[in-house]
Amino acid sequence: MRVKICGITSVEDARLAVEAGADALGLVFYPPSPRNVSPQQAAEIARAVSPFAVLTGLFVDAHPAQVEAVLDQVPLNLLQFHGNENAPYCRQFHRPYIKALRMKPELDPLEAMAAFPDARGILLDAYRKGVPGGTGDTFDWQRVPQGSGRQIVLAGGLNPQNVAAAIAEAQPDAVDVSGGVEAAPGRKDAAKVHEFIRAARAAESSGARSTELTQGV
Ligand SMILES: O=C(O)c1ccccc1N[C@@H]1O[C@H](COP(=O)(O)O)[C@@H](O)[C@H]1O
Repeated sequence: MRVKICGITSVEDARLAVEAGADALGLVFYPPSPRNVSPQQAAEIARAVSPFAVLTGLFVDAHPAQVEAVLDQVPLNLLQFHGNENAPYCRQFHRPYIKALRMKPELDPLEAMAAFPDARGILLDAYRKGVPGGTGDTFDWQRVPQGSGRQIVLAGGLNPQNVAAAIAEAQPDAVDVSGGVEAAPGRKDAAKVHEFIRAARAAESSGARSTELTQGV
């Protein structure tokens, strides 16, 4: 189980997440977010952490020039597109990317993810009208498709208390959390970060949906 800690805004929080065992760190380049960072802040964070941590840049319907400007200044390993971007938009940067899909009730995730065949992963997040992400809302984890052959990143309202149940239900390849491990918007809580990663790693080997377990399938 891979763990991404998103919404890192300081060197201190980046080091905390990496030392706690995070595989990936998320840097938000979306000015309306309380977790937004400037390219300068992001570059400082990048310099401070292990080169083996996957530095992920999160964008929401950004002008391509804004993404290019960040890429010029920050050594991002992965891009995360969290708005209504289409596949030609996502691939124009020639970087590995993951595409976030917000789980609106009428969305068919298998159909939606098929539109992004070159995405390295598909991140499934809760849907709330007018807010692109970081809502702290969960969605019905039974809606996460199984056997898609895609790398599935589960997000949306995860926290140290519910991440084990979420993994058991959804069986994702990775989990992503932002608000659920914060002390305040944009500031991580060390105990929550450690507990989240511990709980995610402990849950990873369960191997079946919880309903299947309870039904003895
Ligand atoms: O974190 C944000 O502020 C944010 C802003 C705009 C789009 C996405 C954002 N974060 C991502 O949203 C999901 C769920 O976050 P949460 O755990 O429910 O707080 C996650 O992928 C964040 O990376």
